Amino acid sequence: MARIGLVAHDDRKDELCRWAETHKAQLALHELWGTGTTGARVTAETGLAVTLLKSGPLGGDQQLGAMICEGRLDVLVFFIDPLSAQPHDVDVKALTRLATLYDIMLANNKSTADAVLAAI
Ligand SMILES: O=C(CO)COP(=O)(O)O
Repeated sequence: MARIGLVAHDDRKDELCRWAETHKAQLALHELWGTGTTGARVTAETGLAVTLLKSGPLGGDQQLGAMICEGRLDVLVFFIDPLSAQPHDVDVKALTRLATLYDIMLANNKSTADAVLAAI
């Protein structure tokens, strides 16, 4: 069982929910964590149980970062919007930086998320 973080920026939430629905049976075998809005949508649209953190811009990204550096997260699926500026860009960068630093699996798009899920 892996501990998986699920996060998506607003324009990519539909895509993440579709991805989660597609892989629902496999995701159900793992422990899921999500930033507030993303996690709530995944649960509402797929029925998967997701432990909710704060919304990303209100500290949820930093909570996931803390989990990573404490060794409490194995995989981060983070669908970043590459076409919009985020008010909390520093938090986004901090989260992806920690995922890289601590060498956890980091998927920023669907094809990588598919590959990660096939690997765990
Ligand atoms: O902003 C986010 C990630 O940077 C996601 O946060 P929400 O899931 O609360 O929208």
